[in-house]
Amino acid sequence: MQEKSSGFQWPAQWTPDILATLMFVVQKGRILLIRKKRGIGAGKVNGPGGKFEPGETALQCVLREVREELHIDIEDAREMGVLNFSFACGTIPEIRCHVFMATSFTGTPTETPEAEPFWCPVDGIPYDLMWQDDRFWLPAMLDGKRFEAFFTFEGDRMLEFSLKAED
Ligand SMILES: Nc1[nH]c(=O)nc2c1ncn2[C@H]1C[C@H](O)[C@@H](COP(=O)(O)OP(=O)(O)OP(=O)(O)O)O1
Repeated sequence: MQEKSSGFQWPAQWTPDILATLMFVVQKGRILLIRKKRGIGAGKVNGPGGKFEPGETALQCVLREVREELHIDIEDAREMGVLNFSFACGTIPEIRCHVFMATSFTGTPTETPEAEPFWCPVDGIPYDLMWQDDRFWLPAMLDGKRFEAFFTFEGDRMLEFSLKAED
């Protein structure tokens, strides 16, 4: 396990307000991303995903969110890591996000009121258009490493990070 941090102590006592998911489909050297059209992080590039509904598991949530946002059905979702986000401003809830990868799906990625999908080369991911934490963990995940991380934000500016990833 590799550990990196900004000197920040992983908080022992922290409970999220909401549970959420993200999905990254990788196929033939390309990754399926979205421009998020509404909700937390509207305007940013991210994977599809969203909040748990009552009684859902992380897997059920991510499959439903991807179906709702892009009209595709993922066939081989696997959970790769967990992201914990604490927002200093108090207007965005504390979020725990389960991150999945997949390589196979049915249907055609389709724009919806929530998301505009696009394919991007895995070596050309537009980190400047994404949440600032993504460049810390997404490359490790794309190398097949499982991870857990904690990030603090003020608005959409990242303040501190602590990342544990497989060697
Ligand atoms: N710092 C961050 N880095 C990141 O990569 N994704 C983040 C993030 N902060 C939030 N997210 C993502 C995780 C999750 O998929 C999403 C949660 O935002 P929302 O609550 O707006 O979701 P949705 O718009 O899908 O809501 P619902 O459809 O109502 O569930 O935002």
